[in-house]
Amino acid sequence: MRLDIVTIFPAFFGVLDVSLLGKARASGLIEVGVHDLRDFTHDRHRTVDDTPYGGGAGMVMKPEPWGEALDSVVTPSSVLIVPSPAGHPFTQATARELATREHLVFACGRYEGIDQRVVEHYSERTEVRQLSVGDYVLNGGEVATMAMIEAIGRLVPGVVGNPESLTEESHEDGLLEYPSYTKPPVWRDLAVPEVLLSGNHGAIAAWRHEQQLARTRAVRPDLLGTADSIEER
Ligand SMILES: Oc1ccccc1-c1ccno1
Repeated sequence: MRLDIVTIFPAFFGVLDVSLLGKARASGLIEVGVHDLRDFTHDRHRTVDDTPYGGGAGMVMKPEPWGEALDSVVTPSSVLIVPSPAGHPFTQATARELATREHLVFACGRYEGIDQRVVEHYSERTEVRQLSVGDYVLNGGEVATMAMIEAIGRLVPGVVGNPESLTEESHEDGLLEYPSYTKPPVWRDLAVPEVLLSGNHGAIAAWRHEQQLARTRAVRPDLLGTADSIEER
């Protein structure tokens, strides 16, 4: 997989050289290119924004630098991802799907966003996904891009050492994950649930599934469908 990121804060993505994704880059599983949008400007001030047509507060990112920057990385087989508070929800299912794609390009907008014609232009030439990482507002797309890259990157085969660890996580099966415990068996008078010490794998699996259901009902009932589908789970 190759990732290309266009941003006015390229240094922000230095962290991609460490941790899990750092190893994935070193092993060649994931290639990453970070591009400074200002390198695609031609004026002395390296201008990337201007006042909005129709008035209003803030500034809008100009289409010309974005066009030159994206032309340098986007191909017909790319997925152009534009983080946006107005985007479709980015979910674990989205991450799973995008982890199967060969080339992802992230356009990190700032200010009041990117001139809409950029999305319109590239939507005629490649797959464009406007995606939101949550119902809140950030100052720009960099944090959202980092979250998506981590969620997607860890699903790329070979990136995570033990693939089994990916199957029992929150949202993988539509439910929140069960609580986890390790040694010691008692800590500050708090004991590990007996069933986990029983060695009865059937009972353990049943207890864990019930914990997932209970947690999901309590914390994220929106993840559950109709009553029937709950019982089926
Ligand atoms: O709030 C934003 C500003 C710019 C780019 C993306 C976002 C955002 C908010 C939630 N998901 O993405």
